[in-house]
Amino acid sequence: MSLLDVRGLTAGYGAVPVVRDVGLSVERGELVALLGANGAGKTTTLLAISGLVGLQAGEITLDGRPVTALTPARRARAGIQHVPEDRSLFPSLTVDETIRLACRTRRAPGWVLDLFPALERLGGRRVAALSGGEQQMLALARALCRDPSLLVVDEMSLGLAPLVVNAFFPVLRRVAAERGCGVLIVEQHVHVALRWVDRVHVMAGGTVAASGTVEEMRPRIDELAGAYLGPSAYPTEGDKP
Ligand SMILES: Nc1ncnc2c1ncn2[C@@H]1O[C@H](COP(=O)(O)OP(=O)(O)OP(=O)(O)O)[C@@H](O)[C@H]1O
Repeated sequence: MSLLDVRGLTAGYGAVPVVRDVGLSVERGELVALLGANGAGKTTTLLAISGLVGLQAGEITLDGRPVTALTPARRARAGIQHVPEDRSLFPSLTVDETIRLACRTRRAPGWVLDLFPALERLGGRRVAALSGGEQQMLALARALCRDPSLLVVDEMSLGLAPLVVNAFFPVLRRVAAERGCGVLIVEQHVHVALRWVDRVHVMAGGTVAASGTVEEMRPRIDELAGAYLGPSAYPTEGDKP
């Protein structure tokens, strides 16, 4: 039984679905990337998994239990934590206040501080004064404070330098290995995903067009880029691993 099992997911913003018949899975302790060109339906799929976009059809189970009928808040309590593309932090709160609001304790759990030691140093700083990388760290830490079984992360790399991105992925790997957490992440840069994750699902035109392990997908990168991914499949000079 997979940690997350999504079958026949059809969802959208009005009567017309923008994702159709999506099937994907995430195992415990596994990092899975959702790839695809702009508009392929990646964000919509994540939002539907977290309950933030309504399902028109399909079934979502977490640890074998159906969550499809649960509200976003109840899905969060069931173990799904969502880090949205815009990070959804409150600019006027400090780092400590942000964590306190999420954790309902004075400090982040020790294991989260261990993953992100900078949280302590930045505790009194307002979100508005944080760099993009520090804000992403806070958004990830806030989600991890709830000790999720599934972490859903939309476009973690957006606007961040490759050096910063390459620092976050090992943290996600540790979360997966040490906490058994499954991670489903939307990543624009395919070569980055192929370096760090275990498995990928490629979306095109609102559905999953290809799935496989990194080992299976790496030799197919040219074919996938031509068919579904576009130029993001290829590293720019600064992004090269
Ligand atoms: N709030 C919305 N209302 C109506 N249509 C939307 C809304 N958000 C997204 N869409 C449409 O749904 C489709 C899928 O968008 P989605 O954001 O899921 O794709 P994506 O793969 O995440 O793209 P990107 O990489 O550009 O973020 C697009 O055609 C988009 O225009």
